[in-house]
Order: sequence, then structure tokens, then C-alpha cells
Amino acid sequence: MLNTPKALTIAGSDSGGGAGIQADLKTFQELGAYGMSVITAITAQNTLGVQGIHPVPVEMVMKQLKSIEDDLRPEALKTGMLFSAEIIEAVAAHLRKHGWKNVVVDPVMIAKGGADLLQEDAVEALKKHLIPLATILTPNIPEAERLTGKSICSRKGREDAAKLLHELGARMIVIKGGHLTLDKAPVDLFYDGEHMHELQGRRVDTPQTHGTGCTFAAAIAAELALGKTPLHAVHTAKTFIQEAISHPLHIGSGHGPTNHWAYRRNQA
Ligand SMILES: Nc1ncnc2c1ncn2[C@@H]1O[C@H](COP(=O)(O)OP(=O)(O)O)[C@@H](O)[C@H]1O
Ligand SMILES: Cc1ncc(COP(=O)(O)OP(=O)(O)O)c(N)n1
Repeated sequence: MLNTPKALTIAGSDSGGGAGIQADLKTFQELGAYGMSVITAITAQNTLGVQGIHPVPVEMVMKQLKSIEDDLRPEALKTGMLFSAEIIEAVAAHLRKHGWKNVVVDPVMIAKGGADLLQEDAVEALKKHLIPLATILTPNIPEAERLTGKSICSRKGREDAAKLLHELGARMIVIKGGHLTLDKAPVDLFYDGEHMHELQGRRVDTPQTHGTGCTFAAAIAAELALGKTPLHAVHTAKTFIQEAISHPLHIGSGHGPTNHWAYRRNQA
């Protein structure tokens, strides 16, 4: 009997469907993994911004995790918006206790429109409890700066940040390049603990980039669930997000979502 690869997202819900749980599940589906979710917060959100956040009580987050643990253990998982130190500590304790493997940590902090998706005091919890469990950590540049306490202004700065995050316990790190200046190609840097690899990209000049980070991390988790190596997984994720940004859907009047169908359509 074939073993269906299962991927789990532990993240917030985006009512607009472009980021969070919704983006993750679409990505899992497109890459051939069976998607499951543990919802940590409900956001009222659209392409114009975040209008409200309602965290899920930590007991209910843990119930969702237990339901999955008892019956549907995933081959890989990703974390996104975790919102509070309390949720981070509880999720990390569960992953540690049950020895869940292939953990992709997207250290979501701030939405494109500026809304805080992580409480200020939760950053330390992220560093102390979750980052040491990360198989692959995927900060954007501002997140890498916040986690390391160092500003990043050069390629060397990104390499140093990756090494510092490795010292914090993450096995591998992708420092994403979406926030580089507009004249620069969005090259992501993948550090496997020994070597730096470049994930080449072509900048698309578009406001339709809502959920790029979520989609990228979810694609890595899906590939790990399918049994691909981390290097293969990050390369596929880069191609997936490049296709998704390059074929926008033109939905909403603000930062529109990316196109999760584009990758599979182009493979066909
Ligand atoms: N305008 C763009 N054109 C092409 N790729 C992009 C663009 N913006 C972001 N990316 C890519 O999307 C992924 C997510 O990057 P980033 O925007 O840095 O993360 P986040 O959404 O977490 O802020 C990365 O692979 C990055 O290189
Ligand atoms: C519920 C939820 N989770 C995460 C995000 C942030 O997603 P990201 O992929 O970093 O995309 P942008 O917010 O930068 O568009 C979110 N907005 N909502």
C-alpha cells in the first residue's frame, strides 16, 4: 500500500486566503502532500491589511495537535504565525516530547501591512524553545535582524546571520531575499550548517506578494514530507514561489495573493 505523505501547518488563519493556513494547505495540495492544520489564531484579513486578530486558547491549540498526534502523524510540518510565547512554548514542548521530524519554522512577525502577528515578548520564546527544533528556519531579512540583534546590509551580513541562527540551534537556515532593495534579484541564501547555497530568483515588480513567505515555507515542508532532501526541497520551493509570483491572480485591491496553481500548471 502506498504511504500518502502528510504535511501539517501550525499557523494562523487568513480570511483572505493568501497567507497563513490557507496558503499552506493550497501549497501542500499542489505539491502532492495531504494537508492538515492546527490553527493558532484567527485573523480578519484581506489584501488591504489585517483588521482583527483572535488568538485560539492554548488548550485548543494543544487539542488539535493531540488529535493529529494520535491518528495522523505528519512526515513534515511547518510553523507560521504562533502569536504568543504561551503558544510557542506549548507547541515546542509537544514537538520535542513526541520527536516530530522535518520541522520548518517560518518565524512570522509582521504582516506586509504592518500588523503584529507575534507579540513582542514571544521573540525570546521563539529563540529559546522553537528555533532549536527547526530542521529549516526561514526568516526574511527583518526577521533575521530581529532574531540576531544585528542589522543586515550586505551579503556577508546575511551569511553571518545564518551562522548565528545555526548557533541558536536551527539545523539549516534560508535567509530570504524578498526584502532586498528593488534593484536586486531576490536571491535567497541557504545555509546547510556547512555550506552556503544561493537560491537564484528573478524579481517581479508587483504588489501581488501577499503570503510569499508562508507559501515558500509550506513548499519546503511539502517536499520534505515527500522524502526529498533539504537542498532539493528549498530549490523546489524557490521555483514554486517564483512561478506563483510571476502569474498573479489580480484578486483584491491591495497586496494580492500569489498563484498557487502556477507551478503545477507549468510542470504539466
Ligand atoms: N517581488 C518578488 N519577486 C520574486 N521573488 C520574490 C519577490 N518578493 C519575494 N520573493 C521571494 O519570495 C519568497 C519569500 O520572501 P520574502 O518576501 O523575503 O518573505 P516574507 O513574505 O516572509 O516577507 C523568497 O523566496 C523571496 O526571494
Ligand atoms: C495568518 C497569517 N499568517 C502569516 C502572515 C504573513 O505572511 P507572509 O507570507 O509573511 O506574507 P505577508 O504578510 O508578508 O504578505 C499573514 N499575513 N497572516
